[in-house]
Amino acid sequence: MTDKKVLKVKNLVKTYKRRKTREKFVAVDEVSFEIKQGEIFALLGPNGAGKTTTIKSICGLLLPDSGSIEIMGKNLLKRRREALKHISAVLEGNRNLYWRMTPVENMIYFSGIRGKKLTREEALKILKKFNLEEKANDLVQQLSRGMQQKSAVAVCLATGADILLLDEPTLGLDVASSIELRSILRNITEKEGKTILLSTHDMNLVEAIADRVAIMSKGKIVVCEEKEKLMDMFRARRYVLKVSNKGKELEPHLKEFGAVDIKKEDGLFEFKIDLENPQKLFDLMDALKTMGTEIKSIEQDTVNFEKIFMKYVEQS
Ligand SMILES: Nc1ncnc2c1ncn2[C@@H]1O[C@H](COP(=O)(O)OP(=O)(O)OP(=O)(O)O)[C@@H](O)[C@H]1O
Repeated sequence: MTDKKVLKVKNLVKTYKRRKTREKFVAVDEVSFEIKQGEIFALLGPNGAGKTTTIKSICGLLLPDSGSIEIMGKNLLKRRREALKHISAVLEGNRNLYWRMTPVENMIYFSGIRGKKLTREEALKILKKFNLEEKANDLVQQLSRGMQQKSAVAVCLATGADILLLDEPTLGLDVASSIELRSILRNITEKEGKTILLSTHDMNLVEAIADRVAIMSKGKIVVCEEKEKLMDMFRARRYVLKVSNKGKELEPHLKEFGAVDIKKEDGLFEFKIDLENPQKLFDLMDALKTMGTEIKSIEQDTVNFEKIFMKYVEQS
């Protein structure tokens, strides 16, 4: 990864009109972010958060109401052709392919309309990275879904674009295909310096390959941070405690301290608690001691990205 910013989105706003009432509503609300060369940037959010609208604006399919988009230093609104040359998108999995053509023909065709003359040998070399060389001469419609999705990403690469916009690239893939695609995506950023803007609901994919994450909710970005930092932050503050209750009614007290997932078994209480500041942990321990409760163990909770995502979306 380098420090060079290849994509800058600033104060992007897009409104739509509701179909029945014709009333306006803001789908993307002052969204700003920048992506570095070689980075995998994940744009996340619940259904209707505004991710696709943002991505479609970046690939020139939608005209924003206001804000600016700069691709490799070129303003999309002022230098559209030059800016879009650097971007290739796979929207909704595999729709950027002609189904009655082979993967190689698709690669040659889509490169050609961008003014790049791709040879068959070059196309085959790219397909090899995707373990698809044996399918080079099959029609796309005869390929499995996973193969079609890999072909769609191969087409993006073939066009020579620097930035790939991938909307749900693992949708409908089995575990093995999904893991294979993950390592391909990691490789093309690390070895070829490509940059990826990823929109997905697949939290395993985010956890496995994203460098940075932005979570959108109701048109706004609610957090934009390095993935590892987010994971560390949550890892550090969530604890699992086991205490013995000696017959006392503990649950209401635990809830007062924000305990969740309270389980009771054989006179032992197990619960999780989110302790944003350490003082809260000491206060809880004092309270438990006063109640004559014995603390059996305190462990940091394991963290996965799904929990982090839910926390930010619920907060917003
Ligand atoms: N062409 C359109 N006309 C009117 N409203 C639209 C249009 N496209 C999207 N919207 C609305 O804009 C909001 C944002 O939609 P968008 O497709 O960007 O969300 P998303 O985050 O990609 O959701 P999902 O995860 O479901 O794909 C939603 O409320 C959606 O109904």
